[in-house]
Amino acid sequence: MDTISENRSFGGIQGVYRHHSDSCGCPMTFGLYLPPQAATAPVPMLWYLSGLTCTHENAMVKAAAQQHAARAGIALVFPDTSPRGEDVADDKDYDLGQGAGFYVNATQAPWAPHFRMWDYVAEELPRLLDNAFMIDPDRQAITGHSMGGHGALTLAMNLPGRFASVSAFAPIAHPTQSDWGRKQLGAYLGDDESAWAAHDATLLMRESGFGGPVLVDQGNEDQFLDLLKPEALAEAMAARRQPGQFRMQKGYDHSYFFVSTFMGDHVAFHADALGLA
Ligand SMILES: N[C@@H](CCC(=O)N[C@@H](CSC=O)C(=O)NCC(=O)O)C(=O)O
Repeated sequence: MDTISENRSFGGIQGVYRHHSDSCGCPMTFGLYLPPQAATAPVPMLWYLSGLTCTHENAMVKAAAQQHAARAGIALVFPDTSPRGEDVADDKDYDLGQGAGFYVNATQAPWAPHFRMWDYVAEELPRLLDNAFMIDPDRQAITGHSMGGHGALTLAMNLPGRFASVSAFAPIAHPTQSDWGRKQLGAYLGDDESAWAAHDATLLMRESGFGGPVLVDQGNEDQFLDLLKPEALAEAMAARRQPGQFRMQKGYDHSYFFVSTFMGDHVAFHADALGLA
């Protein structure tokens, strides 16, 4: 693993690292914020999964999460959103291919050789972090924005016991019924829609829900509301009586100004679930 950069931030270290990924078959870059508390003992970890067009960097520099993580004593992990490189398949559209991995293991050509973001985030990167950093693998939580909110919710509900809590900012909430979902799940997983269900937060919420608390924030001025379909997830949470909160935030759009506004609430929510508050 190569260190790309390390900068002091709120008493901790914001690092950027690159390593060869066996899952994705290419070099992958991630950001990791270690709070001051990691200097003396392993700390719990909050995953932040990013949205379409993002690299590891967008949230790292725009979500304003480090100050809250430093206060709580929690590490932040910022994975990339897809495999990348000249040998990696891509598409002319921003919402497919590089920058749009959708947190699935692709089974279809030309994506299958590299687009294995599920394995990367669920298996490979946690192992690497556990081996290389002062992280407590038994205390993890997960959040994300838009496509990353979809990733956070689907990972959390598919891996019971892994995450103490899950939250999401404007998640792609019902991808099997949205143009942000049908196109990508079809391309990566094929035409058999039964393979898509495990990657739809609304269907998973209806089917099983999540064993810990859930927090979802959504701006009511979000320019992508029709693609995100927040009402489907909110209805599924209510029908299941899922412990948690779905908050419709007046006047907020889809941008990182929205994410950074509520980041403190989300870190505090996860800190509480992780026993830090
Ligand atoms: N280019 C596209 C939209 C791109 C966009 O808004 N991406 C969001 C995530 S959308 C869902 O996953 C994002 O996080 N962008 C990065 C940022 O730093 O803001 C378009 O113009 O329609």
